[in-house]
Amino acid sequence: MKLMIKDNKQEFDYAGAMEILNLIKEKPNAVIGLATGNTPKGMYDILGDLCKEKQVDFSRVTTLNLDEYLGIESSNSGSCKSYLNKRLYTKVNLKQENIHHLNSNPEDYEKECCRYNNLINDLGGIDLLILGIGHNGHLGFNEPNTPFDSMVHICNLTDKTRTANIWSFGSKDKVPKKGVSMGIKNIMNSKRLMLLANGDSKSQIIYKALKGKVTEEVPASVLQLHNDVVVVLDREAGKILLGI
Ligand SMILES: N[C@@H]1[C@@H](O)[C@H](O)[C@@H](COP(=O)(O)O)O[C@@H]1O
Repeated sequence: MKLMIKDNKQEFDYAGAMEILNLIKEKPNAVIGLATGNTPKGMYDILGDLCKEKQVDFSRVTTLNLDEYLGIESSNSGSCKSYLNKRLYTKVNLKQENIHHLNSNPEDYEKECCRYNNLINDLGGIDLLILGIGHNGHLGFNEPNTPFDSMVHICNLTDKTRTANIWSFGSKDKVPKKGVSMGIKNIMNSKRLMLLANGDSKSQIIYKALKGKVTEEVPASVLQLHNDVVVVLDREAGKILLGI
């Protein structure tokens, strides 16, 4: 596990963006999995700027999103698709046909999970998957006690997760109760993982996930078993880990 603890938010955002830029330089047709949430916003902004300055070229890159809310139109401003559209797709030169999404309103939920599992396979797997972490240790929408062998699946969102995501929807009653997410096994099958966490409120769960027992009760603890993980933190998120 490679651990980077950055002094401030700007350096944190930049470090994440550099990992992506370096991968694309190494492999211009990389397949990249994308998390949403507050954490990677600044990183996506930097990638937009770098692309404008022609320092990174997304023209052969393929993207897949990690998770999505269910039961809303994809045009809903709270959807993960709308988030990524606003923050990344409209800012970089990704080709439309290389942008893949979980459908937030499929006719058949099970078929949608199968389609996405097959898609990941057909694309040859994920080269780099960007991950955030929930306060309860969730990855994507894999809440505590999700089996480590789970593939793309329908998830019931915990009250805590729904509360943490009010910012996307404006009020709690508008936050969907279900989501669809790559499973823990899809995450672990990705060739490289990048976990991002910033802020004091993530310090405890970061410590528990990276130094605690590997258990389904803390989904992110599974990352200890992956052989190519980059963890990017700011000092606040890393403070218990650093013992400060
Ligand atoms: N489903 C998302 C995850 O994909 C995200 O990584 C995580 C952390 O979110 P944030 O970065 O806002 O703390 O929780 C959300 O519920």
